[in-house]
Amino acid sequence: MAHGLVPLTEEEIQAALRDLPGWRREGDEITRAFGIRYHGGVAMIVHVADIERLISHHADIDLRWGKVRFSITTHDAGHKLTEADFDLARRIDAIAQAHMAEPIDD
Ligand SMILES: C[C@H](O)[C@H](O)[C@H]1CNC2=NC(N)=NC(=O)C2=N1
Repeated sequence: MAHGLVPLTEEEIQAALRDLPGWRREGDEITRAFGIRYHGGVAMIVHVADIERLISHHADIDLRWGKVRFSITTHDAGHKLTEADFDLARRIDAIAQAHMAEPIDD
């Protein structure tokens, strides 16, 4: 099993979340929403999708009027959280910043 696909322990998950303010845990997923205008959200999603293709890891993406939500888990690890999920979350944060998406508590 590749390193990124090993389920993290509870302690590892808590430590990773402490380093990723804005992301919250929902069961075996991590999730974060950003405020962004609809068409800007589309552009941001395309950028995220390009990176996802490069790293072979994909978020579930929910685009609404004025906001976009990313939810991440590792399907190949039985829908558990792995380092690959936190790696993608960090990349999404960087892309969100580049698109001037607003951190929102939602
Ligand atoms: C073969 C390919 O790399 C895998 O199916 C990848 C694709 N993207 C993925 N994305 C996510 N989030 N979890 C996975 O297990 C996963 N597996």
